[in-house]
Amino acid sequence: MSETTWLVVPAAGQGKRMGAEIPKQYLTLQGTPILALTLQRLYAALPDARLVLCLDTQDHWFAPSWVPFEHWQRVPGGTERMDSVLNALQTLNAAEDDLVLVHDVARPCVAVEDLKAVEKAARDNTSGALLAMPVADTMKRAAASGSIAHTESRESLWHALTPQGFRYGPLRRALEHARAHATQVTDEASALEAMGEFPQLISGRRDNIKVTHPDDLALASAILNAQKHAYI
Ligand SMILES: Nc1ccn([C@@H]2O[C@H](COP(=O)(O)OP(=O)(O)OP(=O)(O)O)[C@@H](O)[C@H]2O)c(=O)n1
Ligand SMILES: C[C@](O)(CO)[C@H](O)COP(=O)(O)O
Repeated sequence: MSETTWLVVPAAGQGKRMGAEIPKQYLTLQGTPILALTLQRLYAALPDARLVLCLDTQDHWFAPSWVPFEHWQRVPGGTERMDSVLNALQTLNAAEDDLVLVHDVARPCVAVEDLKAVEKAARDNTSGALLAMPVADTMKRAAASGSIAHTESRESLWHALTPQGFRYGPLRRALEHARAHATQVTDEASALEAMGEFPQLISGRRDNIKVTHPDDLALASAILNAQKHAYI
C-alpha cells in the first residue's frame, strides 16, 4: 500500500506587511487569486496528496472551487503561522510515518520540479528536508542606530523557503514542544532543530519568493509570466 502524503498549507495570515484591504492570498496575479495559483502548483506536482488548508475563522473570501485536490479539508488558523500548522496536524488523521509537506500559501511561484525534489528528499532523510537557497549578498549586522555593527560571513548561510517536509509524528511533537515552551518558530525546520534533528537543505530555485510586500506583486507576476509553459 502506498504511503499517504499530506500537504499542509498555512493560509490564515492577515498580510499586514502587504497592507491591502484583503488578505494577500486573495489578491490576484494575472487574474487569479494567489491562493488558487499556489494550490494549482501543488496539485501539478502532488495530485494524490491530501490537502489541509488553514484558513482564518473570519475568512469570507475563500472559494472551494479553487481547490483542485480530490481529498482536502479546511482547519481553523491559529494566532501565528506555527499555530495554524499545529492546528492542522492535530486535526488530521495521519499515521506516525506519513509524510507531511508544509507550504506557505504566499509562495505561488514554487516550481513543480522543486516540489518533487523536496518530497523525495523528505522521504529519504530521517530528519526531513526543506527547500532553501544559499545567501547571495554580503550580509551586514545592524547596530541599534541603523549603522553597520559588523559584516557577517555568508559562508554556509541559507534562506529557508517552503515546502518543508517531515514525518508526521516527529513534526507534530516538535511543534507541540515549541508551543509548550512558548517558543515562536517561524518555520517547521526550526522546531525539528530544537529536538536535535538536522533537516536536509535542498537547493531550490531563487524565484520561489514569498509574496510579502506590495512590490512583490509585480515581481511574482513577472516570475509567473516567465515560467509559463515551463512547469504546468
Ligand atoms: N496566523 C497565521 C499567520 C500566517 N499564516 C500563513 O503563513 C504563511 C507565511 O506567513 P507570512 O508571509 O508572514 O503571511 P502573513 O502572516 O499573512 O503576513 P504578515 O506577517 O505581513 O501579516 C502565509 O502563507 C500565511 O497565510 C497562517 O497560516 N497563520
Ligand atoms: C516559513 C517561511 O516561509 C520560511 O522562509 C517563513 O519563515 C514564514 O514567514 P514569516 O514571515 O516568518 O511568517
